[in-house]
Order: sequence, then C-alpha cells, then structure tokens
Amino acid sequence: MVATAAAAHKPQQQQTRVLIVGNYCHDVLIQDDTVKAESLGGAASFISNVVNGMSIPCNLVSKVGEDFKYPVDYTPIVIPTSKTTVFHAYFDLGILENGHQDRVLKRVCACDPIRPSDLPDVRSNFGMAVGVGGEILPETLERMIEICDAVFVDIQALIRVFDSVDGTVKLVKLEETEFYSMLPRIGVLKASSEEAVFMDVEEVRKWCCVVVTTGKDGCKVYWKDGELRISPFSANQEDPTGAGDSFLGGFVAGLVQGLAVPDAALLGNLFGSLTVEQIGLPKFDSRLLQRVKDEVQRRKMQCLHCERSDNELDFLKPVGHEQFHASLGSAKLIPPCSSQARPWTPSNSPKETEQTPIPHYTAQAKLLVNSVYEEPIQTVEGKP
Ligand SMILES: Nc1ncnc2c1ncn2[C@@H]1O[C@H](COP(=O)(O)OP(=O)(O)O)[C@@H](O)[C@H]1O
Ligand SMILES: O=P([O-])([O-])O[C@@H]1[C@@H](O)[C@H](O)[C@@H](O)[C@H](O)[C@@H]1O
Repeated sequence: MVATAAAAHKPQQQQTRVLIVGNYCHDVLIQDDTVKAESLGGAASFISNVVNGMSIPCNLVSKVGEDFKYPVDYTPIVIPTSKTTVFHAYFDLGILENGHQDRVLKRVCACDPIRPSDLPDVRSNFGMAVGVGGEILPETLERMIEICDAVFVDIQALIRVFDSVDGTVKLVKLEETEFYSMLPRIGVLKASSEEAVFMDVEEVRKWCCVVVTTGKDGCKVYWKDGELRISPFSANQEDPTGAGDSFLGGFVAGLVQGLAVPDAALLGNLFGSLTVEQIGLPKFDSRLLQRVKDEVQRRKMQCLHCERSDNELDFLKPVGHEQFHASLGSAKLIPPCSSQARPWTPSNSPKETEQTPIPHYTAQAKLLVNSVYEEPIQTVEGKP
C-alpha cells in the first residue's frame, strides 16, 4: 500500500484537474475520557472522499509514517523517521449557544511538512492547500500557486499553532502569518465561523474570494463587490468532524463541473450536511451520489442557457438556484441502496486514468484568479 521513496510517489506526470495537498492523519474522538471512535482523518481524506464520490479524478500529496493504518487510494509518501499525524478531538464541552458542538483538538503527533519538491511537476486546474497539522509551508503554497490555475486554501492550514506541551490547537491572526502576502494570488480562502474571527474579512475579500461556513446555517460567500448567504440542508448531527473539509470538496467538485459559485456552494453545503450525519469519514450511498451527479448535470444544461454577460454573474445566484437547492435536498431523502449495491468507499473510487468529460473547469479556475481579481495588486511590506 505504501512505500518509502518520495520521488517514486509523485503523482502521475500528466495534467490533472484537482490537486489535493495535505497530510492524512489518525483521528481519535474522545468523550468523557472514553475513546468513542478512531478514524482516518485529515482534510485531504474528507475532500478526496467527496471529489471521488462525484467521479472527478484527482491527485493527492500526503505524508505519513510507517505506522499509517488505513487503506487509501492515493499512496502517501512514507517517512520512515516520522510518525503519522494524530489528532485527539475532545467533545466534552457540550453544545454552544449557537448549536455548534464545541471541540478541543490536540495534535499529539506531527508528520513531516510537505515541501515544494513533493509536488508534481505538471500543472493542475484546481489546487487545494488543506493541511491540518502545520504541514503546508509558505514555500509549498508558493509552488502550488505556480503550478495550479486556481488555489483553494483552508485557513486552518495557515493559522494553526500547536501548544508545545500537549499539542492543543490554537489559532493566530492570518495577517501575522507569512501566508498573508500570498492572498492576492489565491482563488478562494475557506474558513469556519470560529476561524473567520482570525482574519479581517472586509480586508481579505479585496484580494480573494472568502467562504465562511456557518455550521447548520450553511455558508456565506464574500467577494470584492458583494456577498451571498447560501442555504443549508437539514441534518441530524452525529459528529461535526470533517464537515468543513467535505464542504470544500463539494464546492470544488461543483466548480470543476462548471457550476456558478453559488450553486457550487450549495453542493458544498450538501456534502457538509451529509458528513455530520456520520461518525468519522462518511460513506456516501451510491444511489444518492448518482442522483446528485444527475442533478448537477441537469443544472449545468440549464445554466448553459443562462445569460452570463460578465464575470459578476458567476458570483450571483443563477435563475433556478432555489430549485437546485430543493432537488439536492430531495436527493438526500432517497432511501439507501440495497445491500448488493456497494456504498462508495475509497477502494471503488475512480482513478486518474478514468476520464469523465468535464467542460468549463479551466474557465472556472481562471475566472477565480484572473478575471474577478484582474486589477494589478499593490504590495507593501509583506502585505497585499
Ligand atoms: N448541523 C448541521 N446541519 C447541516 N449542515 C451542517 C451542519 N454542520 C455543518 N454543516 C454543513 O457543513 C459545512 C461546514 O460546517 P462547519 O461546522 O461550518 O465547518 P467546520 O467543520 O470546519 O467547523 C457548513 O457550511 C454546512 O453546510
Ligand atoms: O472538522 P474539520 O475542521 O472540517 O476538519 C478536521 C480537522 O480540523 C482535524 O484536524 C482533522 O483531524 C480532522 O480529520 C478533520 O480534517
């Protein structure tokens, strides 16, 4: 499953649509001093779960130790001198006023960072910088910006710091990090509402699109000239782990397939809501996935006839957005498939070699970096 030579594990040297960069990890969910579950974790695993579920080929760069214990489709780089990143998530603090279950995260083991030389030499349309344990270095993000048409960043990859004694995750202000000056060159910055207070959204939205996820309330998209709230899907929450990651997977899956930003954000909300209903890495029912793919195709055909006279329209809700929300919501209600149809798992996901025709993806990636933020950006002293 895993091997030791990093060079041998560079993703295939061919143009790829989605490049996911972030370490896999071992997640341990703890409540009342008892281990409730152990699972494959890391934003990369949740995101590839969604992207593959939508039949979109991708590449993934991740590092683990020889102790890595889960089967995965994208062979990680094994570092013999390091252990796999481990997070302990404590759920003892109850439910907050806003209904969001609080969680204290501790990084109890950290694998090596991902370096520019670990990345593939070929271009990708969409790059996703989705570290969880500090593995995305400034130079790694720089390289991703060079080799990807548009880069999507989870703010948790940029602002997490770890207590030197027990590894408790703390957050620092985005503007105090080395990543801040790179904002004008990234496409989308995603943050949860808890993380969003560590940046000045009004400032950051001048440089890139900002998406703030708001748990059961869905999400909000900010760009330099406007903002939109995107409706949620109802869910019976079992475990909030990975909701933000799955959101990002769904959002990018929508954009890759040519959906406008608000419709793609709906797909993000859908996968976020599906994820909180299961403990750990979710298994998506194959009938549900097929229905979602059909709805996305239908939506694409509908939108081909929509007027798009300038770039602004790609951020505004296209006609039929509410109907698309309703269709995705009804897809959630279909009963799970019978036992002979296997639910989707990483081992029956499509490989990079399976070609799904996906129009528009390059245009969407370029829109996010080149058109919406086309004015030259002034830089002063390490700030955008
Ligand atoms: N209880 C919930 N009900 C429905 N959807 C949810 C729920 N919690 C999360 N989601 C979906 O998952 C997304 C990410 O969740 P959020 O809690 O904001 O992020 P994070 O997991 O990073 O803290 C939300 O934008 C929403 O679409
Ligand atoms: O719940 P979420 O914030 O979207 O993402 C989570 C990370 O915050 C956590 O560090 C990791 O261990 C989980 O596997 C998951 O990736």
